[in-house]
Amino acid sequence: MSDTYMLEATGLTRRYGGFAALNNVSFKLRQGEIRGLIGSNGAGKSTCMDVLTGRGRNQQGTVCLNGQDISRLSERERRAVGLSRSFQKTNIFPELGIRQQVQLAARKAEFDNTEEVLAELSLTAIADRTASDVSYGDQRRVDLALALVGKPKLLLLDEPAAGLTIEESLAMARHLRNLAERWKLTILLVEHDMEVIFAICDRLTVLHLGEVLTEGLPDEVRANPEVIRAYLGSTFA
Ligand SMILES: Nc1ncnc2c1ncn2[C@@H]1O[C@H](COP(=O)(O)OP(=O)(O)OP(=O)(O)O)[C@@H](O)[C@H]1O
Repeated sequence: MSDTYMLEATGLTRRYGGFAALNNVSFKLRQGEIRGLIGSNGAGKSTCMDVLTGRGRNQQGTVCLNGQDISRLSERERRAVGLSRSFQKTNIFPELGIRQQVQLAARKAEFDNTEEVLAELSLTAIADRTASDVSYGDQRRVDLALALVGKPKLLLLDEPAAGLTIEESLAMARHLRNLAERWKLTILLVEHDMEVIFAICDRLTVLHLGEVLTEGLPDEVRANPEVIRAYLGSTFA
């Protein structure tokens, strides 16, 4: 990990009428860091990911990627400069071939490393099958492939382990950790599975009611009484 900040988010805010779904949220991610973004349902995690990627209207705040202010760029332009996102609900087209959709994502990212990504995620052997024809675990890896194509600098992951078994989730977590190191990726990870969060995150940011409740090392966060009260309960205390 170096001293460079790959992401500097300052004052991120999104209001719906008088309600602030996200209120003045700021954080910085060092290059190579895996940051967990956690918080209870409705805390503002998805809204935060939306604002970072430029999805939707009516947002305030500044987003800098590797020193470049990208706040005024469109979603597509942000993708092309290295900010990529995978979604909570699978983003894949069931009837399209796996290789075909990775190639389509490559076109959007304006950089084609389809075969490398397929190999990295052990998808080469099934790349000519349609997504509906492979297992759910394989589909989650296709989702990840779509986000990884183009070699992004910053990867935003929305619950990559959702619906997987504990073994599959932990295997996915190990794979991500390893991949982040080899590809020099910085990752912001939204995940409700605390096993996954504590297995791979360097630091955690906790959102509560649209604001940052606290930020720190995983062990500090899990021992923080406010976090236990607002989110973790006694399970991880
Ligand atoms: N389009 C919208 N209009 C009005 N309120 C919205 C809209 N989208 C989200 N919200 C509200 O903003 C708040 C934050 O929602 P958000 O989806 O970001 O939370 P979250 O932390 O991602 O939750 P979850 O863990 O359930 O996905 C919630 O109170 C939600 O109801």
